[in-house]
Amino acid sequence: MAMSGVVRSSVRLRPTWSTWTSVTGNIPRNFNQNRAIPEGICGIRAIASHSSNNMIFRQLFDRESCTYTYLLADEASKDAVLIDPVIELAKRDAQLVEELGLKLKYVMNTHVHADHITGSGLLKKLVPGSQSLISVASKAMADVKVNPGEKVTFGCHELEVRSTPGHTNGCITYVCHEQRTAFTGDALLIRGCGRTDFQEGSSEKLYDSVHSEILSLPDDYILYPAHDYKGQTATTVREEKQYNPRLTKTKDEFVDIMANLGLAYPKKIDVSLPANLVCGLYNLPDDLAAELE
Ligand SMILES: N[C@@H](CCC(=O)N[C@@H](CSS)C(=O)NCC(=O)O)C(=O)O
Repeated sequence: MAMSGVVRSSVRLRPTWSTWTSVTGNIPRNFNQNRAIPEGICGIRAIASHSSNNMIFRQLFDRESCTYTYLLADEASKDAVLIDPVIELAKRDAQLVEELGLKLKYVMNTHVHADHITGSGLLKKLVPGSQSLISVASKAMADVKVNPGEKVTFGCHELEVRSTPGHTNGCITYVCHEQRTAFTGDALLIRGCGRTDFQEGSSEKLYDSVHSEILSLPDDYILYPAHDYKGQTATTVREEKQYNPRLTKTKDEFVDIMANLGLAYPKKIDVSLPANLVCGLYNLPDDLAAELE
């Protein structure tokens, strides 16, 4: 289904620094106009909350599942998107959207999560007019389903959809070229990556897709994952190419590492998968449903 905020064609005018500054005459402080930012001079630009190039950005955290949710909004039009919301924190997210005076357009997921129920379904109820969005390849139900190469737009901003399968078949990464950032879901984690032992996981596919679709981005792009279990918030392409203990290995070594992770299954996998196949609207456990009332 073609929606107004999803650009199906790859031919589209994209705001650039020169077009933006010629309109506003305003360069945000600490934002580098040069395309590449040398490490050690400017350092990492990653921050949990900022407003830059007319974009509002918040990194939100769920302590229980260690999930990051991202709020991105266009300062001028107030159009906003939420990436990977968590059901238990949907009210927090809806309240923030309201307090900032935003118009929530999409509640989007990078994939069908196995460890928590997405907040998409509840947010659709809490913020009327918002629509759920996920990849076609996820085989999940949603208002809007996107394919690789398509663009999700909000205000003057856009996110390019890239296919990054391996953790699940339908995993996608959202790339915001104008901010030089990417939201990698569980495909790439900081100094790690998503597990590949269920949900059509494939270590070979993950290795190939992360290298071709994420680590091929320019070195200074900031990568925001869907989880971190050690308290880190963001990384860069450059760092992961240098320090990722799994993805810097050969493909054979990577496959071997992934086959021997020895991780326990996520505690909520049995409730999360069926619920997330309908973007969080199905079979909520009774106690959770009561709690959310
Ligand atoms: N203990 C947690 C689940 C932890 C886990 O398996 N995380 C996943 C992403 S959520 S499906 C993963 O891919 N981890 C990779 C890794 O190296 O940690 C729970 O019970 O929910």
